Amino acid sequence: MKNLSRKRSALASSSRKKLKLTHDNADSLPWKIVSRPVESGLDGDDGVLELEEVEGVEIIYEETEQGKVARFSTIYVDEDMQEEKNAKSFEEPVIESEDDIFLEDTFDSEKLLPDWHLYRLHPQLTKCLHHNNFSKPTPIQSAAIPIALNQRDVVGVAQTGSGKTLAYGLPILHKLLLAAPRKPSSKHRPVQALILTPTRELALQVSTHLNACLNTKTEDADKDGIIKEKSQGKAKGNYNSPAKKPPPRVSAAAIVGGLSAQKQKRILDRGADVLVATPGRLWDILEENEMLAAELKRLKFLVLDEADRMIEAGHFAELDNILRLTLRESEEDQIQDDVPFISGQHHAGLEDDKEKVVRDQMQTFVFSATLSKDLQKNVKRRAKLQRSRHSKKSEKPASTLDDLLLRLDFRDPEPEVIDLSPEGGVVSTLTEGKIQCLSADKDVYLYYFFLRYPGRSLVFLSSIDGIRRLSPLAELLNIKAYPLHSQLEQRQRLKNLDRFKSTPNSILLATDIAARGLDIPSVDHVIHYQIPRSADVYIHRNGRTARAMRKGFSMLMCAPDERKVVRALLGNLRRQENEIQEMSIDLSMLDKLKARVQLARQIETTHHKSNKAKHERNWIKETAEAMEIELDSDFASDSDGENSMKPQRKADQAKTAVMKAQLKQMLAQPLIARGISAKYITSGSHPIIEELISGDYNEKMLGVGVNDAESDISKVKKKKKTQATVVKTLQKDERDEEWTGIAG
Ligand SMILES: Nc1ncnc2c1ncn2[C@@H]1O[C@H](COP(=O)(O)OP(=O)(O)OP(=O)(O)O)[C@@H](O)[C@H]1O
Repeated sequence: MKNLSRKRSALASSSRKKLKLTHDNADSLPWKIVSRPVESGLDGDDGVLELEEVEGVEIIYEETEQGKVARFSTIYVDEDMQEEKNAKSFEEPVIESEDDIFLEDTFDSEKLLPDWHLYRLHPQLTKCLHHNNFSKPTPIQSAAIPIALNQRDVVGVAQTGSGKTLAYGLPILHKLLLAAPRKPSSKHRPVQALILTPTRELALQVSTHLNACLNTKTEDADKDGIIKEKSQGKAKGNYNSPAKKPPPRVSAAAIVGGLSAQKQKRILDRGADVLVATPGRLWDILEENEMLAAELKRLKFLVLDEADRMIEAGHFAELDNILRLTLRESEEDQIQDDVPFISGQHHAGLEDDKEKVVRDQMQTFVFSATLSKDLQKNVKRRAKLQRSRHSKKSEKPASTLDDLLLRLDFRDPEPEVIDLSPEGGVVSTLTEGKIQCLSADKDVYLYYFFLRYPGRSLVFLSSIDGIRRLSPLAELLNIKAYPLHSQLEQRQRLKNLDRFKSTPNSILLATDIAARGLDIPSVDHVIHYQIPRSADVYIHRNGRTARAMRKGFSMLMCAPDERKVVRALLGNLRRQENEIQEMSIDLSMLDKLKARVQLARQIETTHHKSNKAKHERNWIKETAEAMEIELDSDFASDSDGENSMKPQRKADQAKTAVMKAQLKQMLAQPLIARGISAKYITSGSHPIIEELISGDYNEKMLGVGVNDAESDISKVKKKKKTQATVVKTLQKDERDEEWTGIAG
């Protein structure tokens, strides 16, 4: 019954998001044929002809008199209806009222935000900053914003979670807002700023972040007493009629893979002042959309967010093609002469475009937490390199990223390079720890960590297979774990991300698609279940916690054969392996957990084996039918293989049921630390009566205390810190404190 009510509440919140629910049986669900995933081992001569999947389905277990019954709820997101509404509201003519002007004019940024005032940002932006309690610019914002406002190009490197999005976003929005008409029209908007990001999630996040800065009127009105009074009257009548929402002065939208075709079309028809996109999808569109290609030739701002990742993501060709649209003519000729065009690519429909537009005004911003020092120097030497390409044709750029930067047509003869990356890549509010254990024991240690240090944990694995193995295991152990990887449908990816964001005690099991840029509030721990493949990935993964001066913890799980890689990885960051402290583990507790994990694994293996046998049998039948082959009479007469497989399946099911009951019993047993007496809570070597009375205890593990992982490690770390490092840290902390105010 517990399960049912949990699902119900989830569905209730879904319905607020305009979801429709219908109950179905398994056969009537909207199954879709999908290609066979390579890493599942189903891509070769495995005999599987077709795989089907279904999405948007919640399974609800209902307790009935006959026992537990699974029911399926299909969720239809009524996106179209919603989109239609929004589109209409966008087209509604709006006459600016005095209230709008009042709202802008009354915001006293000098008084309310003295640290931002000197930039003289558009009031709409300062109101947003005020609303978000961003009382001071972060160091990268202080360094980049004045330069960007001054028409300069910027290459910015700063630690993860340090506010790079607004470092480039605010100058862009400021300039667009200043240039925007006071009475915005609902006509098509040409793209003026293009922001390219490596992943879909990051693109959506950046566009949401920028839109939040552009739509602050009502929120701000709520916060500021005087404004509230003035704007309330106007807002009242409009609350239930979103159709009257005026078009924004400046709009931002994201175009990423996985968007519904209608939504994409609507965004493109409507246009956006700021377009945030992943290179792959954008180039697909550009090949057919000449109008958009022409707009990109007149861009005012170009941003490469996480530039170094973009070239790794396998979209270099698309990225390069997009960048070509932003070149001035002379540059375009030069690069076409010098560098052979990426084979197989062509400018469909773009070559014919003879429009000669002088594009001297475009500003370029390149941001990341990890751009090598060499590369930064190369940006400075860029003009020289560019010239030398003519004289020494054989000279190749040092790296693909160098090559990428060479392909950028900075209008600024000397782009400003701002490097605020911390030494060794470690953010000052991050504590690192490690667990050295056998690969086979990582599941138990992970389980231990999760129970010992409850919170929101982002677990990174290097393979999708690993995620598929861990997900059911976590479910059996009553842990809320959500997968995130490239083979999930986009809608499922976002849904899982949302669930993780809204569930305080949960795990996101992710591949490195979640390593960059994602700004998930309150990730307490980042766990490297498998070693990252490079130092940069280590930095970016860690950067999902300890953001915006909050505390965070990262834990490296290191098997003996991974130590070499860890040493090399830290060596790249000019760090030693022993700088990362080992976590102390309560081994008696670990033994108890081992039994649970082993049982959960057995359940999963039996279940998997039984399912596999069924699938194999179905496959043989379907293949035979498709090839019009007659099967062995025993096999053929045994419809569905029920007869021959039934005893085995029944045996497996019985075995699974027994094991599940055992596991349930195990999970119901309290885990008690050594030296604690559960019977006599006031005695024993460590009486826990006081903890119980105060309510300050770990309910999953009695007697271990409630301290967090950071404080456990910090105790050891502090003792070992040398005088020199203390001085260094102090200086850095002082710098960081300059912009905080939200630490905690
Ligand atoms: N001036 C500010 N004061 C306080 N918080 C801020 C400020 N500017 C941005 N933030 C917040 O800091 C968080 C991190 O910002 P952002 O995502 O831009 O970081 P980032 O540097 O791009 O990180 P990453 O390198 O991981 O992509 C966000 O939640 C953002 O809202």
